[in-house]
Amino acid sequence: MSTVIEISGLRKTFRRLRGGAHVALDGFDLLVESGQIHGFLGPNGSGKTTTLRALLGLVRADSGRMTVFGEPAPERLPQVAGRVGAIVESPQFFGNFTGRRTLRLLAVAGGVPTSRVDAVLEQVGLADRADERVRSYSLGMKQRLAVASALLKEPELLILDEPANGLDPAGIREMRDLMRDLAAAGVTVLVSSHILAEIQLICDHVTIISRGRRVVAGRVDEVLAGFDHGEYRVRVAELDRAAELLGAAGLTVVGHPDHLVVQQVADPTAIARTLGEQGLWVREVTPLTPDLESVFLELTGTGHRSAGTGPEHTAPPDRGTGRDAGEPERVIELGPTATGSGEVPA
Ligand SMILES: Nc1ncnc2c1ncn2[C@@H]1O[C@H](COP(=O)(O)OP(=O)(O)OP(=O)(O)O)[C@@H](O)[C@H]1O
Repeated sequence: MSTVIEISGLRKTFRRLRGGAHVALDGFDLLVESGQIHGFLGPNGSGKTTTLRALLGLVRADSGRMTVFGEPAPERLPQVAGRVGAIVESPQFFGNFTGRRTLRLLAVAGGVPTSRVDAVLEQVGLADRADERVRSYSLGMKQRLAVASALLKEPELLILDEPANGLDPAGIREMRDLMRDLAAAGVTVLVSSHILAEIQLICDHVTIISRGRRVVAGRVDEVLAGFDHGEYRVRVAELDRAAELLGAAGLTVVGHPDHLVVQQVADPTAIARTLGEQGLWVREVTPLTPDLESVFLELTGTGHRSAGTGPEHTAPPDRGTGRDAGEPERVIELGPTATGSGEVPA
């Protein structure tokens, strides 16, 4: 595995005509390694597009270090441009041209053999609609045409900014399948999105940004495991009595109208045993495993628990820069909404 994109300490302040300076990126870090489908996740306005634009030289960063395939970006990006496909600003296509003609023109302009056109049309699933005018395409088809244009030069790295934006569920599914196919073909994909479920389904790695700072990064399964608080939903008759018994057994219980949530449970059989011994028969004990949405809400400060206050967060020994090569990243940097910072437990 090798480093494909590395960003450290990226800062960007926009000067606004009214209202002074606005810090869009506040020391942001990102590491993408080869073979990853890396989700770049953050709420609206958190700095995703600004990061990608800075990386590609479309906006000048104030400070920070960026490399793409080891080359300083954006200064030496031309050296690796042939290996990178990016769709950061929605490309505008001529509605009167067919998809095939559009790609042929782009291939010629980019010095790519036009024989690639059929291959990319096939790859994005547009082959049977290639001779129709672009104006008749759905939004999802236009997005796929955009991806096709980025694939013409057979990039090793594909950067997509919000590819699922505005797509209906079928379009999102098509885009997801396409990204999976690309990854299976060995393309490293960096995809920004604010659609959490999509990122969880598509990506193997994730970086979450909030207010211009990285708040968590790592393998999706490890990030989720780090936020597993050992919570179980318990359904049983006589909720009050059950809560009392579980509390007396040393468990932390939160009551809800029709169920209990038992927290920090090491051994879930203890729940059924404790209640069963007193004649209370449990109807359901379900682990409340976190999804990316709950992690996201927790880290961006809109969830039920503030990041940094839970027992899983301890003082950070570093900020994620001193890890061994190849070791999955597990360092959390808490955003401005949080009160501290720490590491996700393994
Ligand atoms: N050219 C600009 N001038 C002034 N402010 C800007 C400019 N571009 C971005 N910003 C501000 O920088 C912040 C980050 O914007 P950015 O577009 O990077 O966020 P984002 O995470 O991509 O959001 P979204 O998901 O809505 O696209 C926002 O507050 C935005 O208003």
